[in-house]
Amino acid sequence: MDLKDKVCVVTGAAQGLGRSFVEILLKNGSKVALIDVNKSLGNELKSTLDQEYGRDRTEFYLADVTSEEDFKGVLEKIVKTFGRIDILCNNAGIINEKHWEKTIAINLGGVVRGTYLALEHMKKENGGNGGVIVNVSSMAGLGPLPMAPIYTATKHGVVGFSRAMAAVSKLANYGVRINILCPWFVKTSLLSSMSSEEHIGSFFPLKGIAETMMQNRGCLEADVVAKAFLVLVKDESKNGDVLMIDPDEAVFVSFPERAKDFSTTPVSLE
Ligand SMILES: NC(=O)C1=CN([C@@H]2O[C@H](COP(=O)(O)OP(=O)(O)OC[C@H]3O[C@@H](n4cnc5c(N)ncnc54)[C@H](O)[C@@H]3O)[C@@H](O)[C@H]2O)C=CC1
Ligand SMILES: CC/C=C\C[C@H](O)C(=O)/C=C/C=C/C=C\C=C\[C@@H](O)C/C=C\CCC(=O)O
Repeated sequence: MDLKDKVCVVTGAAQGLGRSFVEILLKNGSKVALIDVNKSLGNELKSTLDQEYGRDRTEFYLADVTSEEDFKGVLEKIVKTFGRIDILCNNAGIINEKHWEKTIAINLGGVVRGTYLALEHMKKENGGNGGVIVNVSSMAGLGPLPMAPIYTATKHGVVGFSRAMAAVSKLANYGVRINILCPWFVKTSLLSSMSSEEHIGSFFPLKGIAETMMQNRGCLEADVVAKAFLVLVKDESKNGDVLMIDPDEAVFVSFPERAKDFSTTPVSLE
């Protein structure tokens, strides 16, 4: 996919991985709609990007991905302003094991909402131009992080939902690819929140597991993860694909075709 003049939408765009995704899309010639619930950081980033890329390459939209009214309204404004949506990155996410309903609402609910709402504008049966949706999961979407069971559940949900929706899109000829990004620990403010009991709650005593993992293997920089993100955007052969990136490599994850293809251990029910 050539990114020149493509219209992209990134949630959680104001900082961290979302900001890196915005920047790599701009560097590749796209226009980007920034969605975030943090008004000050969003406006600050918009001002910075205006100076580097010009005022017409980005717009910032204040919205909460847990709000159907917010998210629907903002996508309608984006289509009105930019004329279309070619690329969506559902990136917004938090870690909070105490307020776990909020974590589910943002990390999984926000991805579901963004995927469904954007498909209404993107799918060819609605007169859309097709395109690609990249949903940001985590390596915690592929294996359990004991200090964050709810976060783990939401990220597993993003993988399962996105792979299923990729199959729907293929079967229904939406013309929209849906892929999943699973990064290792990345140096952002979200990662810093792992060090606070406020965010991890009763699992706080287990945070040492994550710290040991990072001591042993390091942390990723957001701009490196953005290169992996770009692979999922540009490679038109990828739909329903899961790209995992850790400090050593970026690899596509293989899954069994069917649940029964998992390696299994027979159990007698007699
Ligand atoms: N930092 C890490 O170690 C890793 C992060 N991830 C995932 O990457 C994504 C981005 O994470 P980071 O950049 O690290 O986080 P971050 O905390 O640096 O940035 C997240 C952004 O999302 C925004 N946001 C939060 N809730 C929102 C809502 N309800 N509506 C709209 N915007 C909202 C925040 O205001 C913030 O600007 C998340 O989905 C996270 O789970 C995945 C693997 C590793
Ligand atoms: C507490 C969560 C901290 C940060 C969240 C961050 O956003 C994130 O998503 C980081 C994910 C990193 C995951 C890295 C590896 C995950 C591997 C899984 O397969 C679980 C493997 C081992 C579990 C820990 C252990 O028992 O060794």
